Amino acid sequence: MNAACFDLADLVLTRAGRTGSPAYRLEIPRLTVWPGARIGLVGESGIGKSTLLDILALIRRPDSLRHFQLSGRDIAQDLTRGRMRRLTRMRRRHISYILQDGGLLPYLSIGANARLARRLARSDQADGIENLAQTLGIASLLGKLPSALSGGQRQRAAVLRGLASGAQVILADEPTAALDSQNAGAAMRLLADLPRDRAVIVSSHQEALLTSCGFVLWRLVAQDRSAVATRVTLKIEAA
Ligand SMILES: Nc1ncnc2c1ncn2[C@@H]1O[C@H](COP(=O)(O)OP(=O)(O)OP(=O)(O)O)[C@@H](O)[C@H]1O
Repeated sequence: MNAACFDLADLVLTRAGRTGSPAYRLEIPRLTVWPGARIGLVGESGIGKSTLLDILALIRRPDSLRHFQLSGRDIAQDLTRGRMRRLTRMRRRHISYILQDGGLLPYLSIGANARLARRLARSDQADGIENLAQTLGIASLLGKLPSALSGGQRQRAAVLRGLASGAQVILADEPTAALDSQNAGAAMRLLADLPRDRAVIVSSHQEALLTSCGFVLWRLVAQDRSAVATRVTLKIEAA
């Protein structure tokens, strides 16, 4: 059997409270993501969806953890010791992170952004960039710079670039937030229909869309909330 894409245990991330806002503590006792998983990360605004995606993308270091495996590799020590070069290499090889604001290189066209992502990942993924762009409704925009696109078009371009890399793990932070319902449906179905050897974790407030596309909901919830601190954990809902 293939290794889990993610397998982690007893992870804690804290943030000190600022004036007027409580301290924040995210506790993940156990989290395992298998190839083929379709996970919708949900929860109220500010609960920590982006924070958890950043942790899984190896961008944000937790305060403590007992165990962290990415695609069968134990990277707990790399994380606790902040070995950024090794973590960057692991991220490039295994993970594609579709950011809320697009994160596209402003001086490259949409098509060139996608081709660069594919080259950097050394991907031999069969699905062409043009086919993906067609499904996302942005095929005619491949020659344009990100600055010439609307917010929703940029968001679809970010999805295109994320998928072009062919990474085994796709993380996407609210990839359909700026889209009308038709384009949101097309983008979410594209993510859901990726080959079954890929794992997809998408944060979103559009729970009905997630479930209609076959995503299992993982909900971040506050276990304790007071004026000084909020303690958050993850609840996995039945499929
Ligand atoms: N860079 C930061 N510095 C300090 N606090 C932060 C930072 N980023 C997020 N937070 C806080 O951490 C908590 C989790 O934020 P996060 O952005 O992960 O939530 P979210 O569930 O993704 O929210 P939304 O649905 O609004 O995008 C919030 O209390 C937020 O205010």
